[in-house]
Amino acid sequence: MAANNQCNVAVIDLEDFPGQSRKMIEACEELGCFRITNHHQFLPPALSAEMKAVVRSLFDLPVEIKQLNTDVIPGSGYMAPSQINPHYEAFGLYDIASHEAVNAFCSPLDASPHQRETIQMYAEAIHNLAMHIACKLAEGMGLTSFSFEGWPCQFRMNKYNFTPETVDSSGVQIHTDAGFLTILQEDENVGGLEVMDKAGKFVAVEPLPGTLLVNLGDIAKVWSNGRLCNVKHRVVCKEARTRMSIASFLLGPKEAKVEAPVQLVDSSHSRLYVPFFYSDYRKLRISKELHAGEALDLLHTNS
Ligand SMILES: O=C(O)CCC(=O)C(=O)O
Ligand SMILES: [Fe+2]
Repeated sequence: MAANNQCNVAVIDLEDFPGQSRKMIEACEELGCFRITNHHQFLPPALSAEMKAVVRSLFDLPVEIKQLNTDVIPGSGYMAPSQINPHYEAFGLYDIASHEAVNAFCSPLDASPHQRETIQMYAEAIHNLAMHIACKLAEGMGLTSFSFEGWPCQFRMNKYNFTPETVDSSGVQIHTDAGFLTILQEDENVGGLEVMDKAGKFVAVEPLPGTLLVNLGDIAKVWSNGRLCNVKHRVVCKEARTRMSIASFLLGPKEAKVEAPVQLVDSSHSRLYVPFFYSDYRKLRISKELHAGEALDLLHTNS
């Protein structure tokens, strides 16, 4: 089941802009994902490592405590192993830029002051980083003053309980991320992520130390009027080791509708999608069980 081919994901140096702009946009048009390096002024390596240690200890809590991480928006809370993804569990934290939201996540889990502080610092760092990358993407598309103000971020902390029996089986099903972009802190030791290339083939994305992976989601496709690719991906169990990752999603605007800015719409690029609210789109994806971007087909201007 696992993909044989390894994928060459473009590595973008965050300190080399606008130099890297074109390369980043090309990677987004071609594959819908890229790696970043030189991001340490936003997220120091020690903070990533500490956050991972905190997440690991949260997963060790009894299941009845983990279930106290309840939904704030549909699907944002704890996900226990299920029939579809039996080896997978996840915590979620909606709106990481809000101190109240971080506290509301930490309190039921009885997080220690140190754990709270780590989550808070990581949340702040990754939120700033996500906003920075989003602005670089907008600039790369020729939009120098586009603002992502009011676009909330969400965490999903993933754990894959892989065993000898689960090798070659699915860790997480094929999906696209619903939001604009995702910053993924991968498990530095255990691979298993696969992305779909332009030809429709799954290719393995192995972790690369010192980098973070950025995936584009459905909202990036809509916002860019179809230019940027919402990458389909999945996780496959490759070896009998526990795997953990931390995904940080920059979602869509909370109050405004999602739509391509006028600069990206013209006579040869007519508007592809009807403007919609991100929250409605989430509900549509969930209710129709369309997790790999197919729900966008229901929002075409000519559908
Ligand atoms: O664990 C991974 O590598 C990917 C996780 C993922 O795709 C997600 O959380 O949306
Ligand atoms: Fe994902």
